Amino acid sequence: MSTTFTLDTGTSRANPTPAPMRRLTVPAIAARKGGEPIVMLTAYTARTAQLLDPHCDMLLVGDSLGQVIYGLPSTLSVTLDMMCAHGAAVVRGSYHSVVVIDMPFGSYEASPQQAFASAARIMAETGAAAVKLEGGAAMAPTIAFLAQRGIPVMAHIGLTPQAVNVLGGYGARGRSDAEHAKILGDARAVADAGAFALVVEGVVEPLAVAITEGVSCPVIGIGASAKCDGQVLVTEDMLGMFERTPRFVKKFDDMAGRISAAVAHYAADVRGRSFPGPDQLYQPKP
Ligand SMILES: Nc1nc(=O)c2c([nH]1)NC[C@@H]1CN(c3ccc(C(=O)N[C@@H](CCC(=O)O)C(=O)O)cc3)CN21
Ligand SMILES: CC(C)C(=O)C(=O)O
Repeated sequence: MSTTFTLDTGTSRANPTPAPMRRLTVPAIAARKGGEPIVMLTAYTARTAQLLDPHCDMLLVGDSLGQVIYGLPSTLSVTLDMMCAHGAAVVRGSYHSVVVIDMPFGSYEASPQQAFASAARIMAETGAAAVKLEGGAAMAPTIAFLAQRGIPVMAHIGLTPQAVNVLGGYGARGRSDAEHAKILGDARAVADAGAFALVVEGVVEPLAVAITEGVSCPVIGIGASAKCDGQVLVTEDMLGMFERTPRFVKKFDDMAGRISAAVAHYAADVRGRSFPGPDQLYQPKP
């Protein structure tokens, strides 16, 4: 669903000035189960949010920002401070999409009370409409605790990157019968606990389909199946910006290549003293 802009002075896809409108809501997303696929991408900055917002239903401020913009080796050392700062920027840069903020590792697992305190801080400091947390049946009581106290929760099951040290890597999940049954059980548990939607990451397609058919909330796939109720990707991955991408990423552009070419051009112009040129210079008053 894309926004209609009524102002035409200087607006364009790259510089959208939105008409006053109501942002999509969490219940509106939940009602999309089985309907038009839900479009979701990550955003970490206000400008990226502006560019993505008209084309998306949801924006995810993912803890993948640890790897993508902070150069960390995993998501484990991402902090609540980082999530709040980037979350607030994305809310300021968007007008249409539901903004969902990842709860970072260590901010919610100890107890429902710890999760509530962290999530309430995220909601208060960012203005986002929902949080996302990783984990299946073990997190169901926490999801229920938050959802019953005014905090919409998106669950995240299957390949859960914060558990990389337990899982032993980022390989796809659900290949054995036992793992299939476990992850399907996780899906039912988080949906029954009141998650308004769930992300299923890095699972074989038959499992993604069984989950999508087996729960009543929308299922957002990443490395899962086109038959899910929606899709999410890390924006830098799909733009061809990140150095290493999983198999499930389709590169819709080669921005790393285009940035390299533009910067090489700039460097050559500086070294050749052809930049700045007449168009970029301030002229003295005649
Ligand atoms: N840029 C980026 N994109 C992501 O999708 C992403 C992040 N960062 N950071 C947080 C998690 C980590 N994720 C990852 C990270 C690595 C693989 C990966 O390397 N997958 C390999 C298979 C690895 C294996 O079999 O052990 C692949 O080729 O798909 C997958 C998901 C997904 N998330
Ligand atoms: C990859 C998506 C689903 C995510 O959780 C993140 O960006 O951290």
